[in-house]
Amino acid sequence: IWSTLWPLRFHLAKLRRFRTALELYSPAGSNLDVLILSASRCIVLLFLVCVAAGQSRQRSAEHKSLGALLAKATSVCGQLLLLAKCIAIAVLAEGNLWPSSQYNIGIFYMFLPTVIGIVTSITEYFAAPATIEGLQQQHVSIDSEQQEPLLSKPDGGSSIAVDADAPDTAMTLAKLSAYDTPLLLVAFAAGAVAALTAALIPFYTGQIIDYASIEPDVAAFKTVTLKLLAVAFLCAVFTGMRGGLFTVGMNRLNVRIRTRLFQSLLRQEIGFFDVTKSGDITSRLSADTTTVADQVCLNLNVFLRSMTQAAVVLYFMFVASWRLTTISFVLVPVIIVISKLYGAYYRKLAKKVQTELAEANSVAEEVITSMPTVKAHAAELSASASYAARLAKFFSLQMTESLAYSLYMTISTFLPNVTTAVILFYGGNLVLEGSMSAGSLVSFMLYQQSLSNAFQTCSSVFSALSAAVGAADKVIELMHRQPKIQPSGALIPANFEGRLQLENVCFSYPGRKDVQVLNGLSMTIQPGEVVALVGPSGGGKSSIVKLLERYYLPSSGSVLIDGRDAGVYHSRWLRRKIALVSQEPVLYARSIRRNICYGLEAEDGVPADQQPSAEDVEVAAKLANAHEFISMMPDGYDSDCGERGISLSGGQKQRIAIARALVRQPQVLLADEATSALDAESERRVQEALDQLMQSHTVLIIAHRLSTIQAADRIVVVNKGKVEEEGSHDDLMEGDGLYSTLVLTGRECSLLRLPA
Ligand SMILES: Nc1ncnc2c1ncn2[C@@H]1O[C@H](COP(=O)(O)OP(=O)(O)OP(=O)(O)O)[C@@H](O)[C@H]1O
Repeated sequence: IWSTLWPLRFHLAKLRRFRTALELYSPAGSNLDVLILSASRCIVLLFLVCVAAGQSRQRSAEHKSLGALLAKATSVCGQLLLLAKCIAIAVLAEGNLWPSSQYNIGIFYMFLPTVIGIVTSITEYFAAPATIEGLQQQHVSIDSEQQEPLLSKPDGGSSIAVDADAPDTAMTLAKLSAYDTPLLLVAFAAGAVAALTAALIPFYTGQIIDYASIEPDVAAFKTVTLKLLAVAFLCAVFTGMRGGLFTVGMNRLNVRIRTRLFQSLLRQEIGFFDVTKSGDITSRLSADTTTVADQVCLNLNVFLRSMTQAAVVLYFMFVASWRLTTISFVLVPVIIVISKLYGAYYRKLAKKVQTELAEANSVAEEVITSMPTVKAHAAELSASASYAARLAKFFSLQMTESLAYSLYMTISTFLPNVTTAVILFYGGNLVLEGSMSAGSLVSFMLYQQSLSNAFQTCSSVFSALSAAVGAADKVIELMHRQPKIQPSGALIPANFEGRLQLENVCFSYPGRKDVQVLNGLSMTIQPGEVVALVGPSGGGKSSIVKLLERYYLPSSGSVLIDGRDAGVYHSRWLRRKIALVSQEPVLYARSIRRNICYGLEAEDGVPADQQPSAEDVEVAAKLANAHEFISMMPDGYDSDCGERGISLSGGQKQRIAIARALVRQPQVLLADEATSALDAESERRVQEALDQLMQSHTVLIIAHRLSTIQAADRIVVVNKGKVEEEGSHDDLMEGDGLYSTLVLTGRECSLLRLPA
């Protein structure tokens, strides 16, 4: 706090010098020697201000919260200041309020932002202590006069597998934003008007000073003050309009990106989700999309605004005085060169600091992971010493880093102020010669400040914009990712028999390519047949069902439906013909009716005549043995299932899932028999439902209960990714193969249940 407030003393002294200099320009007190003396003192004081500011920056980086608030404070009071400025100048120039000296007006006027800034920051600090950190990290509001770069969220080391030929991010973003072209054009026009009106403010300010003090003219003074107020009002309105419209555009882009990304995710094959962490996907969908929309839009907005502002201000500066404008740019190349050199040096240093920290961490890790050895050999002291030695190196590098930063801040703050002093000196001479009015000089100084702000913002925003576009890469790549399995063919055959075939299928999961799950497996399920898949756990039974569902493609061999490759069929149609009942059904937080009709609603693009009626839902529920318990619920079919079906028991969920499959009126059912967490009564009811299905459908069931297995027409024993044996229960029991062993021992395969 001290180092933030301390420079203000110098700031005050600087302003006093400035005032002295101004007084000397007045016709009564012209004295070149005193002017030069005053200007040189001013330079010395400026240097001290810069040193202090460098220190303060460094400190506020350590104490981020207050530093951030103080930094933000000046921006918050921008519009307020504008109004205060007009009123203060108007009142003071009339001589009604202390201080009455015309030059004190200038001081009051320049000191006001700092005072308001401090008051605002203190208020914010006490008003919202919890959000202080957030204030610094959060994106800045559209209207804020931000100076700090808006760095995009760093990528958290994603493991999302995307295609190598990535689309052009900037182009895609431009295309996605093109939908809002009219909106953005209006926003841009509003921004241009705001910049123009903002540029008129220093112009009128200069005129007010001239009419109030140098060439007193009360009528003109009042008129110009009114003009200033009008311009300030217009500037505020158009700034608000620009900010509002850009925010709307930003939000629309955000929604558009999220929707496209989500649609792309829905197109992806299941294998993609096997190899991608769900945390990565959700972070793409939430944090990254917001980064893209917010950062890109916000930075683009601020960049365009600053460019317009710079262009307009530059024009006004040239009109005011081309000589002074040229002088303003004399030191620019020096500043650029220093920034570049420092940037390169700082990056190198930062890398070294990181490496040294990593070394220190590895020493600590080594000790922590081998604590018993350290203790056993009483090596605590040497362990502590080696860690301390690493930290000492790290600290000394950090000290160099701090010094370099401090020096850079000092120079980079000092140089612009030298420019100010030079302009003041040269401009003062012009005023003394009578070729420029004092008011015009003040106007020019304000323009110069505004221009340097615009340039500073432009440069920081430009680098942030590149970083944001970089962050967008990942989102755009994922948005354009081509699924490895094409979701749908086009074929809807007139006749569908429901013959399922796997021919010499080899298969391994994308997440574990080295493990061959199916090894040249072949089997056929004839229409109307009930086939039970049995075998030891991990043998590959579920994988067969997943291949038939086309969640994955086989590495070799083919999966055929009615003699054709499963991929040629229209997927929506096929999912109605071949329905799936999984072992652990997933229900959604919606009514039971909607859960049963899942995927068959109007939102799913199903024509009205193909959507299940209330009667169809009831019939399916009855077949699934679910109607009874549903009817007993307070809201019947409209009862809510709760998040992931939390308000229902395992058996009830299972039966709803069976109803969900049956409402599609499928010809083939792929079922994974429920084995876990069902009480005897639930199990019996689920079993009854399955038995009923097996009488009227082609069924491939992964069976665990002997009763189900015995009810099947054929039993296929799958082991180690191959069909080990097949036949009826009696046939298989006659031999001494795996099946008979499993049944007789009931131990090797824990899931195969023996009859009571
Ligand atoms: N998504 C996956 N990614 C990688 N490996 C998998 C995946 N799913 C299953 N596996 C592996 O594939 C092998 C076969 O699994 P599968 O689920 O087909 O066996 P199963 O016979 O159905 O077993 P269970 O009777 O226990 O359900 C197992 O070794 C399993 O670990």
